[in-house]
Amino acid sequence: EEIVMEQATELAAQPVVEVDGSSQNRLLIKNGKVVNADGIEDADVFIENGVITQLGRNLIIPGGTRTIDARGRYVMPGGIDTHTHMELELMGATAVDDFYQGTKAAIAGGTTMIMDFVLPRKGESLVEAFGNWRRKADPKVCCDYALHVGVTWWSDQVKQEMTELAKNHGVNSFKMFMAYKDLYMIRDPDLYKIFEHCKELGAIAQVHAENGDIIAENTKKLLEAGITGPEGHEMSRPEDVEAEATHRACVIANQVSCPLYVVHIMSKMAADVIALKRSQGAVVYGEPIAASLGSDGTNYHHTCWRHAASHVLSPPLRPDPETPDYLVQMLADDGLQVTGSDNCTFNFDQKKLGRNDFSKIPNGVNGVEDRMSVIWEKGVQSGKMDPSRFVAVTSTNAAKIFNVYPQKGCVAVGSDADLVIWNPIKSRVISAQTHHQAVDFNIFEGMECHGVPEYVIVNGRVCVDEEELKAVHGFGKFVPTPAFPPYVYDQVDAREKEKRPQGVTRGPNDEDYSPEHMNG
Ligand SMILES: C[C@@H](CNC(N)=O)C(=O)O
Ligand SMILES: [Zn+2]
Ligand SMILES: [Zn+2]
Repeated sequence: EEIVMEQATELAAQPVVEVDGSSQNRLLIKNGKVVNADGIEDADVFIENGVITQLGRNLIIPGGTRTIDARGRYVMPGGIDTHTHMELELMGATAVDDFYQGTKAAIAGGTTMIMDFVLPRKGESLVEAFGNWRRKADPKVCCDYALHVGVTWWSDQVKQEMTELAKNHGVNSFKMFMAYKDLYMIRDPDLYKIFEHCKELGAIAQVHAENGDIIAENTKKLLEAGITGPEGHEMSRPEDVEAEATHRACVIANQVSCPLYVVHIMSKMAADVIALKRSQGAVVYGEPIAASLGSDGTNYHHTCWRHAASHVLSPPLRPDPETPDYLVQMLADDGLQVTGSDNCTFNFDQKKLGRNDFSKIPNGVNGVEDRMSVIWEKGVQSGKMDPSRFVAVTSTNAAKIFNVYPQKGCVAVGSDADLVIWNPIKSRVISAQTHHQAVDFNIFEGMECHGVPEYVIVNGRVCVDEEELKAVHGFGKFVPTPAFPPYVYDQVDAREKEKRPQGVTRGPNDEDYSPEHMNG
């Protein structure tokens, strides 16, 4: 009798054991504060087979479940980096962070999805380029990813291929460059037609907003004047060259009711344009990046050539040191909505291609690993935004705009188990000596950031475990982004109805002028 009782007591202490006893990679995250864009709640999260299947208290937990105690931590949706360029071939160099190491570093920093860019050469098939990017990324990515496609030239073929990509390949965003003359640049008449087509496809039009003609002329003059250092890069494209193109893109997109997403907002002036247009009812989104939120253009005046050149990207960082805080405040107040990193990294030996001519320095900086910590430090730690707004701008808004919500971008039953367990009081010092990126320089070197990802869960797999990185090569997959995101196109449709042009109806026997206007 005694033995039976003992067994019974023992069994009672055990949670119910599955018939087969195997743990279907079950995970329970207990005692955390779950943060979504719409609020914070004390809740436990239960994950099974890569999906969140229970959320709340007193959950029924089957046997074989691993439990993580998230007491004192936030449990947030994994970050979505809307803007990366892994292993991009640009200006004679190939970005050193490839789809493996780049996504490994993303996970290390709390990001669980990236959105990269297919950038066809002028004249190249967009669909073929898309296939090439898929072949590069699919075998390597450690987390899920999506793809934007660059429209670097315009023709009936390009128009038809955009349609094919939107309808058959899960692409709902196209990026047009108003700069990079001769490489990627698209001019206004074609921009108008491309925006029109994006609207027909239910896609998001993205722009790199700088005036490429002004940049070309300024670059010539600066080099002739003997200014060849990295400081010349920013001088060739001051912030009103970015703001002008930002405004022009908003005007053209608005004329054809096309939703617009301006990537890498780098300046106060460009941010102000976005906020103004939004206040006038335009469907436009602004995306500052880790670099513009956490660094500035005073670095171009560093006497060390390598330091200055390592900060070269386009649009450039701005010399006004108040720019980062200004952009963070705009992000907090919904003047700006989404954040990416524009991670496009080149080592010193590659940056040296522009040693005697700043216009030949491969453009791009790091950010994919540090984006979340930089925004937590500059945004939440500084008191400008609360954790829910942090989640909105690092994950949820991107998921809604690109139509992968609620699969991504929230902690909810049925959502993918892409989560980060975030220690808000712990801090870390950013350094190229310790980062997981391939690049040999970090533009945030020495920056202390509060907010450390202690666990990062990627589709249910613990890929950062008590701060130890355990990313898995090829574990990620391509995520289609479907056309006509309701979050965007419900507003587009409402705006279009409201501003539909109405002609004037005159009498059947219209006169050239009415009697009271006899005198013309
Ligand atoms: C080419 C690509 C990355 N490089 C950069 N932003 O300087 C971009 O313009 O977004
Ligand atoms: Zn760009
Ligand atoms: Zn970019």
